[in-house]
Amino acid sequence: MKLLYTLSDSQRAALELKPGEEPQYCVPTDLDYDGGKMRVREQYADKIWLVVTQERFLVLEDEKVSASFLLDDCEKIKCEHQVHSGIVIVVKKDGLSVCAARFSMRHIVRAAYAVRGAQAILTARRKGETPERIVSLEYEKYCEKCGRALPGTRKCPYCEGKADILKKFMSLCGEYVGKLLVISLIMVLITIVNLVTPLIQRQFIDGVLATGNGGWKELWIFVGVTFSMLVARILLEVYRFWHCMALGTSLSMSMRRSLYYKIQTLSLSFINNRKPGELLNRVSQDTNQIRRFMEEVFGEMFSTLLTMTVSLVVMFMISWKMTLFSLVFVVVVFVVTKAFWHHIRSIFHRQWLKADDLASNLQDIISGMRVVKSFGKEEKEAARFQKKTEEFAAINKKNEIFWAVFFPIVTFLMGAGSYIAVYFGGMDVLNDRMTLGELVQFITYCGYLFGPLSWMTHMPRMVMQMITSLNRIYDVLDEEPVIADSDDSREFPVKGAFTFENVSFGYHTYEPVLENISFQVKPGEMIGLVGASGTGKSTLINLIMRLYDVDQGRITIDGVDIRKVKTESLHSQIGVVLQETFLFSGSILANIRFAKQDASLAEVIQAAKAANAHDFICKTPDGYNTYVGEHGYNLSGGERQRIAIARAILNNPRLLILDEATSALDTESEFLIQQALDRLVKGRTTFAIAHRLSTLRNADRLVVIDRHGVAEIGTHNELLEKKGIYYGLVTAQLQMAEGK
Ligand SMILES: Nc1ncnc2c1ncn2[C@@H]1O[C@H](COP(=O)(O)OP(=O)(O)OP(=O)(O)O)[C@@H](O)[C@H]1O
Repeated sequence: MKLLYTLSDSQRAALELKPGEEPQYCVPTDLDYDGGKMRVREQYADKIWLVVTQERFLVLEDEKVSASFLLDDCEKIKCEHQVHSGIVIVVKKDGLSVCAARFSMRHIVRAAYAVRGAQAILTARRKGETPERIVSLEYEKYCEKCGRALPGTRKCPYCEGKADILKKFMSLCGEYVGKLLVISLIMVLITIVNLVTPLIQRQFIDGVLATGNGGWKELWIFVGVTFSMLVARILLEVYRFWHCMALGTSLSMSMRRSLYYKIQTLSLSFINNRKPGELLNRVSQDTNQIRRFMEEVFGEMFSTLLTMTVSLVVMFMISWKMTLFSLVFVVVVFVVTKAFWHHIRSIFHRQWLKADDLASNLQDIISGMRVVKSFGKEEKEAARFQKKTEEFAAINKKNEIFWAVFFPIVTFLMGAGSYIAVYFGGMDVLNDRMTLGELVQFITYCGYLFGPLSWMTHMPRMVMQMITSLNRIYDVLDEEPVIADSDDSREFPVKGAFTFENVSFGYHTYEPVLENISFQVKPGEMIGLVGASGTGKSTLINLIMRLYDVDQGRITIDGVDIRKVKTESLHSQIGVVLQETFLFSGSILANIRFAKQDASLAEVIQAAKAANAHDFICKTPDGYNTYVGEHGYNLSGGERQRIAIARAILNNPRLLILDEATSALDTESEFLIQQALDRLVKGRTTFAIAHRLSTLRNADRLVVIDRHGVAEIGTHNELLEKKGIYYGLVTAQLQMAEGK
């Protein structure tokens, strides 16, 4: 995302920059603060700019500075999220807070980055250091060229889309050069057979029928040759279809594989920002669309184009006048099709969006069937689905009606010209300016030209469907994972010493969840994370697992920045047990082995015993081969949780993360799990979250998170003595327990 826009000379003049002072961040916004009321600037003209220089934070309206703050006079500059808008607040050293700018949600992310830049300069000036350069990897929301909202892609499909996408597709096809050459050869043969037939007809009519120079023998030869050519053409077409089908299947399979692999490597933030059905559709439906295109259109398209081109040339050679007559309406058809091109494109895009929505809804409901049933909402959900199906059907119907009207009109216009040509051709034959054989040959070539032309009117539709699918596929394939290994990333066996240095993070730039978190963890230490709901405990764990990267500061592991540790190496050394246990449909054995595919049965049993799961597994009908059902629903919550613990420790990880691992369990399950966990945390650096504070009694230290930061840190007894937040939480839980 661009954070330094260029101002015009007059705007720069208005800033009254001192020598050496330059805008470091300069971003557009769209609302101004006018006597307490927001006023939308004319047509969101982006006439207000937030400018951050090495010394000042300025708001530039039109060509006037409406607010200017010396960074050295400011305590803090922050961006806040309000209902449907955002604001910049400048907290001055004298304690006064000023609302410096307002903007709509369209600009909030960019403004938040600029403000972060201002804050970085402010802090660095205070410490006499060089300020950290703030960059944004986030997507632009709007196309700079056309102003359209970008559909979650880096490139605008309208401004940069088609040629680029087709080029990529061609390079993918390049892998199948052999198949393409065979298809091209067959296409040329089909074209030759097609084009030679009318020539033979002409020879027969003019040389045999019209002159009477021949008899049964010539007739038999003519029928024999033309019939053989028909058979040859059919065989060639079957062969071509077979090759096109093989090419389509290989291409779609390769795309499906790449998509699936890419989705696995993409960051959680990308996956979370998309509906699951949307990604599912891209892997299944869009790749299928490519297969269908290659099978049904690709081969046909090129041999047809070749036949049409050669037919046109021969028609011109027979009679250029008749050819021009026959082409009169084709021009009209091209103009009409071109005029509708954008409409065709947009209606298909809408159809796809609705299909995504439908698939997502279906997936949501089927995976959440237990909730739907337990709330008795089957009918309501069925009605909701019905509504979405109807919406999809309505768009589908609209598209089909469009084609049902468009196609016959185009076909009619295409054919109309050939009747004029036949009329004038007939006149030429009657006046001996043309032979009958030539007219028949011309009419046959006319058929070759106009017959496929009406099929070709379907082409925009088919090509558009393919381009839309390709766009959606490459949208995922071109995505760069935000969390990726750099060239200097390395793998090493971790000991488990963690340092959090001024760590700040927010899922949105304008909404910090954690701010300036600093603490250290020794190898093998068990840290209990405590705090009210929504304070950011799970977020801290997400950062430790590097599912997200910190916005500011750093987390080190054994002194190495976590961003410099190979993600695969890091994840293979972390065992995770989450509150929401996710088991894959399959056997208990496969689920435990998920952490280490090559684990022996003995290792699996050892892990299951350590997780107090072995006994219950042995009582199931098929032991370790028992099928756990969809999401493991054939097992109880406690059983699922114990399998998850066995899975987490199978790899003997150095780090253990327990996010509410014992919540929502009955006393016996909780006891069994707690017993297993107490055994497992020994010697491993452990981060554990639990709302039931008694479960953290074995933690070496507790970190209390409140108001985006670390509020208290210490052992259970130390924190009780302090009588702070932790003390409050413990006494509240005791009172609740006694109240029961
Ligand atoms: N993927 C996400 N996208 C945007 N915001 C999120 C996301 N996940 C969490 N948040 C927000 O971040 C804040 C902290 O959430 P987090 O889950 O870390 O809290 P928590 O302390 O673990 O809460 P709890 O104890 O209830 O599990 C919450 O305000 C939440 O709404």
